[in-house]
Amino acid sequence: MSDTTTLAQSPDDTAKTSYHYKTGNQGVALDIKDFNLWYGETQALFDTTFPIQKGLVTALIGPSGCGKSTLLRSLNRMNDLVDGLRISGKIEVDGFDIYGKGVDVIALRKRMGMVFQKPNPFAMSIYDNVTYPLRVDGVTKKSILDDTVERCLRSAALWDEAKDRLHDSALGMSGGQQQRLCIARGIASDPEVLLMDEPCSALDPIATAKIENLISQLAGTYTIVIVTHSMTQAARVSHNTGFMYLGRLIEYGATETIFTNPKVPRTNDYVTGRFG
Ligand SMILES: Nc1ncnc2c1ncn2[C@@H]1O[C@H](COP(=O)(O)OP(=O)(O)OP(=O)(O)O)[C@@H](O)[C@H]1O
Repeated sequence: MSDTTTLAQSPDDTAKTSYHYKTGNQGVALDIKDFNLWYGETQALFDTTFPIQKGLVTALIGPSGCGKSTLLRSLNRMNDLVDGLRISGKIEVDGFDIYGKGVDVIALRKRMGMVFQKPNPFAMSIYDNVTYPLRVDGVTKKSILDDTVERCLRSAALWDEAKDRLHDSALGMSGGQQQRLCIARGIASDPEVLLMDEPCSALDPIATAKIENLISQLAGTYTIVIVTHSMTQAARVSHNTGFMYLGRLIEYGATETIFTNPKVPRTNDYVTGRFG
């Protein structure tokens, strides 16, 4: 029997999620409960239930098209603008459902900074990029803006490289610097959660290592959810890992267990490279 046939016939696909995640000491940041999502007639997420632990790094892994980005974008309602989108279930933050009636989506997104695959600095100075979220909120006091720039660039491990060129265009920075700038901008509005969608996929190994170090430094202060195609990256930076397959969360557990002793055969097949 070929591997493909074995995989296709595995009973794991519809089985309940296997859980063995780490709990931090700060509680739950996002509680996802029986979450389903449809793009038009096509269901992309099925009965997804798991608690994202505050202050920890959670990696979402799985083969292309399994729903990782869809799930990530659901956490700050980035999918809202997609035509024909429908959901059921709940995603709770501090006990309130982010899809509930009367939720202020703009305020919600401020609590969830987002970093994309490709660095997307705005065509303005480094300083203006970092202060953008504050200026949108009407903050004009120079001392507050200056302090924010220094604090956020330091947190994003970019201060030393940027402090003498704060008023130069952000577009003149390297790709790795631009991505750290986007992280600095992402934390300027003091979010609780940072959502990262393959943040290193456009970067070289040195820039990738810097972002990975940064993720480890930011954990604790922030809850981080990262979608990655790199299993070594997930293993290096995350505390918990969710393995997704065909829109289902197959296993959600402590990262070292997922990569060394997963509980579900399909997770094992994926992390050992039998498919992907
Ligand atoms: N805006 C959209 N409209 C319709 N279908 C979509 C949309 N976005 C994603 N999908 C579909 O939903 C499913 C999950 O896609 P998603 O991008 O979430 O997967 P992924 O695991 O992040 O994939 P990749 O690793 O390739 O980025 C796929 O079948 C995809 O084609």
